[in-house]
Amino acid sequence: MGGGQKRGRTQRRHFKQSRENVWKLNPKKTRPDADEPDADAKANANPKWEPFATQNPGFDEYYKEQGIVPEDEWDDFISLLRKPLPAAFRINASGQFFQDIRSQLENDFMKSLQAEVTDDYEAEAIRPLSWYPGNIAWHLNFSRMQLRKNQALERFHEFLKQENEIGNITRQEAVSMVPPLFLDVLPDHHILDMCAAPGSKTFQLLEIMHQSIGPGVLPNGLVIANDVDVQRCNLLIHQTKRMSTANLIVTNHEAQHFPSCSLKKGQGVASEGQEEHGIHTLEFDRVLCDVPCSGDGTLRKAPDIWRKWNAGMGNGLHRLQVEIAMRGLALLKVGGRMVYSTCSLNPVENEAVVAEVLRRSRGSVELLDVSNELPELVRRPGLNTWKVRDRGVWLTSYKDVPLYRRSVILPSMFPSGQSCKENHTLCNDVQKDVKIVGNNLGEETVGVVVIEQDQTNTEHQNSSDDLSSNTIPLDTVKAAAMANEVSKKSIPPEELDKNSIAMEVSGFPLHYCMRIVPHDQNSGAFFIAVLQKMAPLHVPENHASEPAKFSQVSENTSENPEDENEAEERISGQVSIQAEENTDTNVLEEQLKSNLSTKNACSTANNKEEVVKCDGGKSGHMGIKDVERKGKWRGVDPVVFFTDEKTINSILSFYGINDAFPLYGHLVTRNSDANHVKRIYYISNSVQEVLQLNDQVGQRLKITSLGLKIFERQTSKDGSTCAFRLSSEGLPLLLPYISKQILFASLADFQHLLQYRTIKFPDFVDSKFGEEASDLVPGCCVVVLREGNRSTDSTAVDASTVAIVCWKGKTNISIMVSPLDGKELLERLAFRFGIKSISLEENKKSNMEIEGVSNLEDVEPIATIETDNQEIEH
Ligand SMILES: C[S@@+](CC[C@H](N)C(=O)[O-])C[C@H]1O[C@@H](n2cnc3c(N)ncnc32)[C@H](O)[C@@H]1O
Repeated sequence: MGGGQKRGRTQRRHFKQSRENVWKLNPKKTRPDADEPDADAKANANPKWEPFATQNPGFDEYYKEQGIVPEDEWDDFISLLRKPLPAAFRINASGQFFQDIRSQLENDFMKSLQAEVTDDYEAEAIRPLSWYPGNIAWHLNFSRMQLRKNQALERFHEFLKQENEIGNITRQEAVSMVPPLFLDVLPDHHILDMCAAPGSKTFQLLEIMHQSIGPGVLPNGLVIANDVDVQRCNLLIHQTKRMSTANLIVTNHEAQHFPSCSLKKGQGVASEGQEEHGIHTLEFDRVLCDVPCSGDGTLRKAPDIWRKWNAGMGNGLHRLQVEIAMRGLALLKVGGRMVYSTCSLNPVENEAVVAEVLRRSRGSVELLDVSNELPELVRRPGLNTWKVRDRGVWLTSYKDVPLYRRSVILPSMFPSGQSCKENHTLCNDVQKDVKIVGNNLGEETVGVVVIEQDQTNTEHQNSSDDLSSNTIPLDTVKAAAMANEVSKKSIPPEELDKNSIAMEVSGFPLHYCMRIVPHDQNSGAFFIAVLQKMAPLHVPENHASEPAKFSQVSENTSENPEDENEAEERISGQVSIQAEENTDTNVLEEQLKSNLSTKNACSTANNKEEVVKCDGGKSGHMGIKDVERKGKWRGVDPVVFFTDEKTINSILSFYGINDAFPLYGHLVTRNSDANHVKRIYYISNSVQEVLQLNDQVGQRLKITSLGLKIFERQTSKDGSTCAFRLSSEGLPLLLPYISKQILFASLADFQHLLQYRTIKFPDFVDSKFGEEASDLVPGCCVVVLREGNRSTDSTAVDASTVAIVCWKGKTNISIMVSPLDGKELLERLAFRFGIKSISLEENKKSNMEIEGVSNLEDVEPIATIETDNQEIEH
């Protein structure tokens, strides 16, 4: 069994505004030209709401000019962009019911839904995405709106909602699943997901990582999922909770300033005589750089973008995108892979960013040709030439940028990436030839395609008012399309259109980038570039010292912690972060490489939290000296290793957990007072090592969540000798190692338990089971489904093993599973064993009524659930 088996539900407090609703309402007028300076005022002038007009002349003009698709494909491209996006989802391949769900789709839904197909675009109701390995990802020929409104689709819609909430499937736009696939993830990789919320790709990365690992075994790798926005971090935490993984850390930093954690030689704080072990520098084998973008590739899903769109959106994000990508490359190991992606069509956010990072990396980074990977995925090569549009004016080169706009429109936005100072020729001479010069070693190859022979020199340093003189009214679709072919095959100047203009052409092999356009496979649009770090980065003086001008400020809230005793809840729950005093801004690449000593870091900390001792586990295990550690990040409680021997030993002996499952050094909380710890979380070796390093460098990482909830404090009148019960999330991990408090039930008794939730000992079908149940020590227990001739040896657990956490009271066994999870599990069993699905009895008993037990949060209904997950898709 892998991740994704937790029988729990997900809360959705954010993004309640359904994306699809925006198909219904729209200001009456769309912008005549959305990137005109007063376009906003015009668009908002009519407050009357009516159906969205899915058009924007500025959008059409922009992308026609860029030659984003060949001229003869424009109509197909634009008409599909105006249609709602078909839904898509992915089965969690590390989930317990993966095979069953895939088989249900192939053998049941594929056939039963066929009658409902009304769209003539595609013949099949649902189909596996051919480019996603193993029939794991599925495309529906229905939009989310149809799924909700069409009665005949109700059963399927219910299935999607339920399985999504449990974590057995994830609803995600098809093209958004592409970037993680190009990361080539292995279970032992350390992965950084730089802009991770709401977490669709983080979840996918974890799925891939867990997929090949057996039950009770954790991958050696980990994912650090970071996002600057604390609210979106919370959403990510809830989203990834469905994965039930011990290999995830969630952090809250500006990605462009993601901290370095590095120990200088001899800086480790191991006790005397102890060997230092673990990692000394936080570097990553894989980095996913799915940056904030203008998002026009999601127009089919979010048609409100039609109204908002303007060319300035992409221009405004370019600098931040470059900064984030450069930081990702700095944190990447030599030999490692980074995927840069956006859900935008815009070359200024895409090719221009890739070209700039290649330029800055000066040969240390290579853009990979991945045309052999995912061959079934239809994609277009990246562009080699493009233009910049600023305030209604087309600019083909930085020389065209008026002085007063040069703080906004940057040289790197243009194909040459050069300022006038850097390239005198480009700024002063009209090129009369096609020139493609350069080499393959990261030195940029700059080309200028002459497309207008008699265009005169223009120096615009003093002509900022005369914007119109820079406007180039040309047959540019043709020009751009031709220029985009230049670096692949040389075009003789005489073949170029006489009416064309001088266009810069990037010499980087940007055609290795990939652009997915909607009309190729009835999808959204996406841009992906795969980069490999070949050598350590040389950070040029001027870049290293360049102040970070564009920093998105974290939207930290100023909530007070609700209840100090509940503090540890935030380890994997809602995070409330107060305005920071210790921001990590302005930490430049070079500075980031230097280390803060633990002492220094702590002395700068905002020391409101209690001082806790952190020896990283049982003395001698972790190699950390007693380090007095104070919470550095205001509003975020420090992660504390749970080392209370008395409690750990009582857990070990109560459940008969065998030595092969290490607890010491793997249990963490967010409460330094062991007597008040309510929840204990399990962390993998890889997470433990990062945590240890983070302690040693003075908690540079602002960790908002980590680990897998494994034990929860309980209060019971039954005289249970163990203060902690098992959590449903942690059960799959622990199950192979438990030898006590475990029962094996027949299918009938297991079903009855799920159906009635509480059964008295004499009422079990199998009387022997009833007797064994009554013989258990009062308190938490596990009931495993005994399938066929399966042995009742507790170590014989495999991926198909079904088990639930229960409570043994004085007279009965009660399940500690939420009603939703119970219902879903009953349906899974019905499908697996080919038996009739049982409808759940109304269970009026509240969780608190379970005999003699309190604090059973797992089974408490959560009031604010939004069952449809579509709003968090990316
Ligand atoms: C395109 S979305 C990421 C989608 C995500 N990768 C997924 O698949 O679910 C971009 C994210 O970047 C975050 N973001 C914006 N600026 C950021 C910054 N400077 N550092 C880190 N994250 C940032 C936003 O909060 C947003 O969640």
